[in-house]
Amino acid sequence: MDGCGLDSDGREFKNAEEMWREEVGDGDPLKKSQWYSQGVGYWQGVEATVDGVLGGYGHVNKPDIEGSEAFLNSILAERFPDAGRGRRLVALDCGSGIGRITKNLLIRYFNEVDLLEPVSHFLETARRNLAPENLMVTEEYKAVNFFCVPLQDFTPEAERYDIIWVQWCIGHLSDDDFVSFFERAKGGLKPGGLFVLKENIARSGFILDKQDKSITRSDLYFKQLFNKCGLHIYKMKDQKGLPEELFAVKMYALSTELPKRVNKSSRSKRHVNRPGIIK
Ligand SMILES: C[S@@+](CC[C@H](N)C(=O)[O-])C[C@H]1O[C@@H](n2cnc3c(N)ncnc32)[C@H](O)[C@@H]1O
Repeated sequence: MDGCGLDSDGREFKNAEEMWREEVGDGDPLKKSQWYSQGVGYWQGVEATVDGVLGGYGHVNKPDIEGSEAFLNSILAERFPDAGRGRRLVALDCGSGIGRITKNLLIRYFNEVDLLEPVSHFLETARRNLAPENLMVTEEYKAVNFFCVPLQDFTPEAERYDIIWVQWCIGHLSDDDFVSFFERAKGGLKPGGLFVLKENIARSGFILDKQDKSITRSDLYFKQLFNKCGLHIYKMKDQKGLPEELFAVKMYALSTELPKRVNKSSRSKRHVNRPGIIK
């Protein structure tokens, strides 16, 4: 995996394999379960508010949702032009926290949204926030299932989802659980369905946060993992408008199908590499 990394105390690792050996062990189930229980344990101590799930950066909610909405709209227009006209859309919000993304975005576009979140007080808050009487949408749109499980233990119902949204939570998964989660979750996508992964991006390699047991991966690291999962980038975009001191954030729409190649053969070969006339 992409290069060397650091932990939050400034310690250097030669590579990700060295870090994972120390953090989750080499096939040692006890060590791995400690990694996950420390991660969930960290969030169990956080208040169930927008500010809480955004690490004290509640004001990031607005630009985050606006960036996601533009990205989602471009995907829906291209992939599901029949949405609302016969096709009912279903989404899964992974590591949903208190349901911030569902409430502010997904519930306005998807007829059904399921939420997955391992921290029970977050999920209970989500359930309240998304109760029909607290939603500003018609009965056609609703939050349906609330799964209190972590991603590494979850297998979705076959072909239920048009979009599986994974935001600001995949850093809690080790590389092997990342790959096995996406391999299982592919079966939960309808034909033509997509994953949207929105994440913090390290400049290179990775950064391990020892407090909440998560890692921030580089763009190259993510691409190497997508490759291992057999996933292809359908579309990607940088999130704009976040405070300078935060990590860069990227949105990836991922497909199980190879992207269609643009057929360039129709372009006249005669004009390739010739200076153009400025009219
Ligand atoms: C930074 S919060 C983001 C919450 C939500 N995605 C949002 O953007 O508002 C990280 C979330 O990941 C959840 N999480 C931690 N470990 C997880 C795991 N193993 N599987 C799924 N979610 C996890 C936390 O409980 C928390 O709700």
